[in-house]
Amino acid sequence: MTAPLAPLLAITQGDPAGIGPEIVAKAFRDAPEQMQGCFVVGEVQTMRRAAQILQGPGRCALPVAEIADPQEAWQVPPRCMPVFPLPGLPGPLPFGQVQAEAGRAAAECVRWAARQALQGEIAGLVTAPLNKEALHLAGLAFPGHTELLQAEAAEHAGVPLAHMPVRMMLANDALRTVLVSIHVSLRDAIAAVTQEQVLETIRITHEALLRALGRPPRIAVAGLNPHAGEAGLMGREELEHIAPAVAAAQALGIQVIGPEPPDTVFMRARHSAERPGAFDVVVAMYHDQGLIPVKYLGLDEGVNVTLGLPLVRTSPDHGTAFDIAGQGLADAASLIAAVQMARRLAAGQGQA
Ligand SMILES: NC(=O)C1=CN([C@@H]2O[C@H](COP(=O)(O)OP(=O)(O)OC[C@H]3O[C@@H](n4cnc5c(N)ncnc54)[C@H](O)[C@@H]3O)[C@@H](O)[C@H]2O)C=CC1
Ligand SMILES: NCC(=O)COP(=O)(O)O
Repeated sequence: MTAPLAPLLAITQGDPAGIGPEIVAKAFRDAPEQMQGCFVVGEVQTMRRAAQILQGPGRCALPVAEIADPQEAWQVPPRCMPVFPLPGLPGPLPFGQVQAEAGRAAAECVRWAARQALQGEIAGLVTAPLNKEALHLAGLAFPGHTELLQAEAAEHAGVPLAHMPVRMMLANDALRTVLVSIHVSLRDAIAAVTQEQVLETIRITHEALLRALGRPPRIAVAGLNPHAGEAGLMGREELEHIAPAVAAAQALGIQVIGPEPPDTVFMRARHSAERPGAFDVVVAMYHDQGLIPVKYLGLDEGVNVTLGLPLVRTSPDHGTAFDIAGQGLADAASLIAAVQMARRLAAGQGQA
């Protein structure tokens, strides 16, 4: 066997009822260079169905190669999809339906890939989207990949969950945001805005981007309330929790300011060719505060990165899109961007 060009990345198939398998197949068909050294972990017939969906007038079939060992991915030619089959996964399931079996299949692929990455067998994983309701129906106690991966990493390290703090970052070329809390209700998210949680988020953000950018990142912290509370007139979380967390981070030498008014901080951070962003990243107080600005710029290039894990994990910024699953319409650009970012992170070349 010839020497590998770059470390192997596992691509998990995602929920088989959603667009995951077809965007993975599309990426292998349309971005063969970027997909070199990647293999799919999933179920072969599900991935064959995804490849067939892409076939059409003027479109060649995408061959699928079943591999018995991930290393065989290096021998698979471009525009051919290597699939490492996990035993016990269900075959093709109906599209567009929330199903426990689909949730179980998606989760098993993620678990397997996480364990491979934690054992150093692969360089990282790129996860195709799973449906959180299906995951729940399958009896998994995790709302999403992030929490499942946190649990796997904590178990591998032999530490309690609290000692494996992780955060979600969403990034595109214009904007990066990192969230204080992730998959919780808005009520619980507000309760999670404590000095400790905000400081932990700033710390994780600083460490991850210091590694990725090769310099200390410029961090802005958003407020929670309108106008960052306007000196306590519209809420006191800024005075009681966020500002003390920012001061504590500054005392640690971290380049951070805030709390900044949330309605303008993302605009100020947004980077373009004409106007460089004022910050490298914005720490957002909850899921939608941070994700809407990035997704609003377009689902095609956003990447979800889990920070704080002892492994590389990226994902497209969108979900299972049951409304278009099985039609070959889904755009694979975000998945391809996630593969490129995972590759850079795994190689230690920065630019998250
Ligand atoms: N990383 C992951 O596993 C993620 C999973 N989800 C889950 O996915 C499920 C569905 O979530 P939704 O909120 O409906 O968001 P969604 O991202 O699946 O869909 C939102 C809209 O964007 C469109 N869309 C999404 N991806 C697209 C693509 N690649 N090409 C073209 N159009 C695309 C859909 O057709 C839909 O109109 C939920 O269970 C959610 O929790 C959501 C985000 C990320
Ligand atoms: N909105 C992003 C999202 O829900 C992805 O969650 P995860 O599966 O990456 O934890």
